[in-house]
Amino acid sequence: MNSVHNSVDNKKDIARKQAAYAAVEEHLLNCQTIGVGSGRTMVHVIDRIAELIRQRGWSVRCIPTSYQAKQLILERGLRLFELEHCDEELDWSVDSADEVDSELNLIKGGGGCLLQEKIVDTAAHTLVIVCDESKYSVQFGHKWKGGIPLEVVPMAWSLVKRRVECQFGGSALLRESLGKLGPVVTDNGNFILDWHFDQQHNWEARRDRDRPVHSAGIENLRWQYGRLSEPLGA
Ligand SMILES: O=C[C@H](O)[C@H](O)[C@H](O)COP(=O)(O)O
Repeated sequence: MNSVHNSVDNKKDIARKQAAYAAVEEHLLNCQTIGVGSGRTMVHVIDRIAELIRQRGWSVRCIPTSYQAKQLILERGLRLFELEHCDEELDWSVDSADEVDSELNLIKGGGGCLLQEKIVDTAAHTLVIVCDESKYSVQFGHKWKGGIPLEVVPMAWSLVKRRVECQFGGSALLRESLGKLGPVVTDNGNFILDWHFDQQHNWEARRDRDRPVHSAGIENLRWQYGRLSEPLGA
């Protein structure tokens, strides 16, 4: 049983790596400022960025979207840059997703990194999302079963939970930590609610009507979904 799981994981990782390498080779140029996303896929992305920069003697400024991204940038000897010191639009940002549906809607934040991703990714001219085939879904929420992650200020989590459940149905569950007792605490000191929505949700109607809805305490602004301009996958 374990060897079956290992071989599936291996195949997924090979697909992730192929997609990551293709994305970097297509978009990376000398003297760019780029956003660097978080997650397993990003390990391959950063590896390829580091290789190309070394081979070509390029200089590229990398703005992290999480503590993990920052560590990877430093470990691979890339040039770390901070968003607060950046006075122009980023050339592009590269990230992964937990699910991409047929209309290119994304679910992100499964790994607990979402607020900084959203800030950095939306500061870029182009957002390139790198996904292996296992992330593609015909209908929103059919592949990723973890719900839509919402980053919330700790004192507001039960308020936000009630509001989300009352207004939109489903259940918003406080994400528990596996490594310590209590909730997951994000890089920003916040909690995460995973909103398990009703599969019959009318997303088209919601998209416009609920866009301006902000609930006090939700830090990632809206549901953690956004539209892609270009899909890239293996
Ligand atoms: O919270 C994490 C980020 O949103 C990731 O981009 C997302 O979870 C996908 O990560 P992975 O490449 O590990 O599947």
